Amino acid sequence: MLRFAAAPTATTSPTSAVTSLAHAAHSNIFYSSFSSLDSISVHFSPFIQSVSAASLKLTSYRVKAMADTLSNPKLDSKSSVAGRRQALISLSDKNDLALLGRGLQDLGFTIVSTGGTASALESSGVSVTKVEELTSFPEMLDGRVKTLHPSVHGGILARRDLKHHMEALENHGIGTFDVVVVNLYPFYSKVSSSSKISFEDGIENIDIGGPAMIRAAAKNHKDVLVVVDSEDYTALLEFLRGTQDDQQFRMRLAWKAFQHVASYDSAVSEWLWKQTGEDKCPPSLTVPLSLKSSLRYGENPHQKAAFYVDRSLSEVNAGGIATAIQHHGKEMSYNNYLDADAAWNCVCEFSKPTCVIVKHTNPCGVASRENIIEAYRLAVKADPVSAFGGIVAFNVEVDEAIAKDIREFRSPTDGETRMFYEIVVAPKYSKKGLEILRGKSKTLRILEATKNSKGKLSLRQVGGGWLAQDADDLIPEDIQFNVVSSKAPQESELSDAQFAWLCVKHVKSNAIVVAKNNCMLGMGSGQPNRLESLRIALRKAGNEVKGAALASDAFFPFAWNDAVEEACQSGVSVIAEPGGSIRDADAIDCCKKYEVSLLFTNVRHFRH
Ligand SMILES: NC(=O)c1ncn([C@@H]2O[C@H](COP(=O)(O)O)[C@@H](O)[C@H]2O)c1NC=O
Repeated sequence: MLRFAAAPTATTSPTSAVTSLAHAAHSNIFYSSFSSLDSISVHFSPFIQSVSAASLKLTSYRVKAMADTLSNPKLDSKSSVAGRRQALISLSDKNDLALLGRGLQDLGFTIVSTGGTASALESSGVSVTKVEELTSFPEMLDGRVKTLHPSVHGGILARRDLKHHMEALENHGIGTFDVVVVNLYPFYSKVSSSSKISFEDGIENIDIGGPAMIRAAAKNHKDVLVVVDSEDYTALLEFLRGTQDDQQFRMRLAWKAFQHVASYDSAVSEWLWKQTGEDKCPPSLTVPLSLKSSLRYGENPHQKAAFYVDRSLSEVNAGGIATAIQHHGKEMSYNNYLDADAAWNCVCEFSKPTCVIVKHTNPCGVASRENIIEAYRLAVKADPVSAFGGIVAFNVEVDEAIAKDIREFRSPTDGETRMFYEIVVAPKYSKKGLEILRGKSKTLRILEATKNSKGKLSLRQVGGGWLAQDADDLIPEDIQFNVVSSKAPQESELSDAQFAWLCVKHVKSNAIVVAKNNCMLGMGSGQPNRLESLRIALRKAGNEVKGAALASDAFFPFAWNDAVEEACQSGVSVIAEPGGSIRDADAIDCCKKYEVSLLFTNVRHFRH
């Protein structure tokens, strides 16, 4: 049954319509253009009155387009098969479009484009055929359907090496595409922009036709070059100017195309999951990552490594070390990233001007002072041996004065050796401060980072899977320090305990921190038993332990003749721990005996 017939309109007479259709049917284009349109049936008079005005307009358009198609030498169905190459360009981001269009035109390509892209090409003096002319359909449904048509997808997907594929194209008057250049609706920037976008606008910014073309071209990369990134235009043109084919080049473009669509879809699904209002971890997760840099090696020289930036919507403007600017120094290594991240995460949690020094992801020196030079010196003093070769982080601007101190300060261990660091990280540098630090050493990496945002999902790899959890965002202000001992802490002791608490959260378990007057005095980290961590922390604090606060990331399983009693005997005046042990009563009794304040936080800060 004939599913579609032209209706007479003001612009198309029945006779010319019939002539056009007969012509179209003869050339086989008729079938390829109209065969799928069961829903729009238009009949000749006397039923003409029942046809809606919209259908008539559309019909008229199609018949006209058909006639244009037939008289358009650029769309000769055999042209591309016979050697005339066609490129399909459909771009939301029209950056460098003129360069691409002119380049392809100079190479003799026939260019087919969607509406906005075609107009932009025409205004750059590039001659172009609109996709509508090819499909004999107007772009419709507000652009939801433009290129979703066999005349487009047949021309992309046909295998040139299969006779029946090429015959099918020929039978239906479809020309092949050799090049497909598409970039997608800017969904990512729209939904992540600071101005709130409505749900409906978000939906309309999901590109459908673009990914379909990209996927089709990437699948058929053996014969179709697919480009999704304006950075690749020059390479594409150079390739086309050359005489050698290169399947590797084609395959790389195809890989990039699939990766591009996968990242795009992951942003769409991430956004949709958020719209559902669910606050559980999603049942499945795709994380788009893009290479920031290839690293010289991983944790050790025999391990290959790279650093990727997380392009999830939740990471847009989320700050952190991945987006830090490196002003100076040797390239960042795998371990540098880990350590810089640990130092930056820690220092960002303090509200007062603070310096944190990290070694192997553990803060070994932390101090807060109005005078940042003082804070820096105290942070070094906490453990000068560990601080040597460490990462120094500040939560305030590095100006000339502090930069000079970082350059000149000598190790408190011998008073002679100038301190050496791998990295300095800060939110800001004064011009002079940066200049001075640059002069400290060629290798010193100087990073400028923005503060991490809270409320993020943290992911970590284990064999065969990933663990996901909320980031540990709690700070002392968010929690209660409940006094469970007979002696209540003085205000300064409570403040010391809160400072120690914030530090201990960033130390690897089992973690113990001794602190006083906004300064870390000692820490024990990563020991498989808490008592050992405690002993290390107390030893580092030395005589200064008297009257200090001690924080433990998790409860003490034993008190008498164990960690709590040793802590009390050392002279600390207050202990902060989560509580929750079956021997909590022992810890309380022990603190009573030694007249030490004991605070239960009911919050644990394991860091494995
Ligand atoms: N619906 C379709 O058939 C369709 N085909 C191509 N697009 C997109 O339209 C954009 C280009 O549109 P224009 O050339 O009109 O500015 C491209 O980002 C392309 O990915 C489409 N739009 C959305 O799905």
